[in-house]
Amino acid sequence: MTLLSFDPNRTLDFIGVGRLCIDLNANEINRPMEETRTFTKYVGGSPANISIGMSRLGKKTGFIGRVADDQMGRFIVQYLKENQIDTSNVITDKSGSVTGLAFTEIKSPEDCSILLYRDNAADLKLEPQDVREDYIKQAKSLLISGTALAKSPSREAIFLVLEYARKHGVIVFFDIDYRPYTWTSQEETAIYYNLAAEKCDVIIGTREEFDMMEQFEQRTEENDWQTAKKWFDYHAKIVVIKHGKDGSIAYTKDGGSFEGSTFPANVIKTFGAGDSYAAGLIYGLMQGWKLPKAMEYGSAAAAIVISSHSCSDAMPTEEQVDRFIKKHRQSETV
Ligand SMILES: Nc1ncnc2c1ncn2[C@@H]1O[C@H](COP(=O)(O)OP(=O)(O)OP(=O)(O)O)[C@@H](O)[C@H]1O
Ligand SMILES: O=C(O)C[C@@H](O)[C@H](O)C(=O)CO
Repeated sequence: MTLLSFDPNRTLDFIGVGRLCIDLNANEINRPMEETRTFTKYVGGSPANISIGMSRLGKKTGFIGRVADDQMGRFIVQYLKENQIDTSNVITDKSGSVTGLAFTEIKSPEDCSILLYRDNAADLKLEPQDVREDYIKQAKSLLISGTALAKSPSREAIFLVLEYARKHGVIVFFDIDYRPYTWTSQEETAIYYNLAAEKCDVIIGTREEFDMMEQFEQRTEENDWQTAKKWFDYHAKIVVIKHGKDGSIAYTKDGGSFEGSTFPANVIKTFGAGDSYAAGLIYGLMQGWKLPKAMEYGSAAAAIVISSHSCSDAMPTEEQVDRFIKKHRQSETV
């Protein structure tokens, strides 16, 4: 049974929607940010990272979003272009908004945190009028991330994206991407996440993110299968629950379940794992691979990115992922 049918006649493989921001990753690592003096600037924002990952993996990629009318906004657009991402639907916001900043603290490889400066962020100024039906219907798939639901008008724009995607048979990937700092209440968050998830084909999140979505449900136990099967009553075909270094598990509407393992990594920082995993997984599914192989690709991409200082810059090519997996297999046979 083919779970996901990607229309081969579409001109775009993938469209990312939402947050385009800047990562400022501490250069002096393995210490608190209070002791950090310098940072390296990268393009960031979970949907941006995933889109860059998809493009690096050879997929024809577009983006729908807003950037600030400043040097950071121009830096982001230029970087997307350099990575062969169509920016015809990336709008420069003229309302005086600013670029969201993500300062990353790397206290240790396992103890990392992100300080987000997101007041008046341009990405949340995305409006329904920015969402073009004729653009969306060109795509085989698209990705929304939950943070774009945090505020109006971005919230309404996302629901219009979902309406057009459903109308034109565009496969929708929903990366939950829960960032508490962007929301006013957990209740509001759960309501909007659930409303969006009902319209999506593939839902990807961590155990904690799904727990947030399920806060109104009287669950006797934390159960990945219980989490997944709820969404098969809606539009979902695949639900993926990520468990950090313990790997991931995927459930399918036709009753399948698949555990994803991890690759050994020389971890510099843990963040970026989710975005690179999503890029590798989505790429694999678009290649027509079975879930275990697609999950393996995602895990390999994640291991590569968490072994690097950046997220977007480190998103691997097909050749890099293939070489990484081959090298790991050879080391296993020695
Ligand atoms: N320490 C690790 N070593 C190897 N692989 C890892 C490690 N941490 C995460 N991964 C891989 O990345 C995938 C996603 O990681 P995780 O569950 O942390 O998602 P996330 O919380 O969304 O990530 P992020 O920290 O980027 O927000 C995991 O399922 C696993 O395959
Ligand atoms: O998504 C964000 O706002 C933060 C990202 O830019 C950062 O690269 C990260 O946390 C990736 O997981």
